[in-house]
Amino acid sequence: MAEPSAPALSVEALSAGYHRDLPIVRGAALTVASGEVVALLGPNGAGKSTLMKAIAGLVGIFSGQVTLSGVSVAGVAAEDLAAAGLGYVPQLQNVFTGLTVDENLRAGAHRLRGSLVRERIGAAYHRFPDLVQRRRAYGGELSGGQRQMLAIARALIMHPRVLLLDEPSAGLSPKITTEIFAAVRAIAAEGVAVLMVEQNVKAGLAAADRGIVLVEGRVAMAGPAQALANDPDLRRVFMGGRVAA
Ligand SMILES: Nc1ncnc2c1ncn2[C@@H]1O[C@H](COP(=O)(O)OP(=O)(O)OP(=O)(O)O)[C@@H](O)[C@H]1O
Repeated sequence: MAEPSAPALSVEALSAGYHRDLPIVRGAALTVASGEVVALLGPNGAGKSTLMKAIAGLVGIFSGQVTLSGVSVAGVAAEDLAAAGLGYVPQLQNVFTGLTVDENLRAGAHRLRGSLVRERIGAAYHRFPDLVQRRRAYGGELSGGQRQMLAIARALIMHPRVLLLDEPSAGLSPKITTEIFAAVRAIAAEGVAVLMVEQNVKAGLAAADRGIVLVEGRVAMAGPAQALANDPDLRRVFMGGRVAA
């Protein structure tokens, strides 16, 4: 049973990776509350994407816990996590390039029936009006921004309580990044808990409520977004230094 007071997403002492003898995520812990945007930052290879994949059921969890509103989902298959309230937008291959925008959205709604399908797809176009005129375009024909919008819209069709976004601004212009982050803020304002990997530390923290810095699979720094952005230790952590305990 879901606990109303539990965070929407909680990760505790998580060890995860591609081989049991070589964990990439090594004791990571974090929470994301409903309505909150948390930026997951860290140097290249820190394990950010692997942590997201572990939460999304795509990478082996060796020990620790992942809960959604207090309910354990560690070990739940990726395809069952949407029904458990989790939406995941990977960095790559996040839309079907050979399907149209409309078909991509329908594919995201394949577990729904009847008027609910029309309703949710209508809501997706309402949220991202840029997609309306592209509804018959193939996923592979979209601009980077439109593609990211489609990927997010698809993930929202099942009304997730927790949304994982892996580098939603990758390869996008500052203008389109601003649009995507505005959409992310609007999604959180509707009560969704958002965990977002960002390469661009400054822009990522500007869009987030809190930030978490992962280094070598562990949380090295965490705090309110603005305080973290101004913390002189942040640069040092990114350059490979350690923060004094
Ligand atoms: N499929 C895989 N099989 C084995 N090792 C992998 C796989 N994917 C990633 N790794 C390794 O896991 C480590 C962490 O990678 P990950 O992509 O999670 O880091 P990241 O923090 O997201 O980095 P980046 O910012 O560069 O995307 C790296 O050493 C990487 O080589």
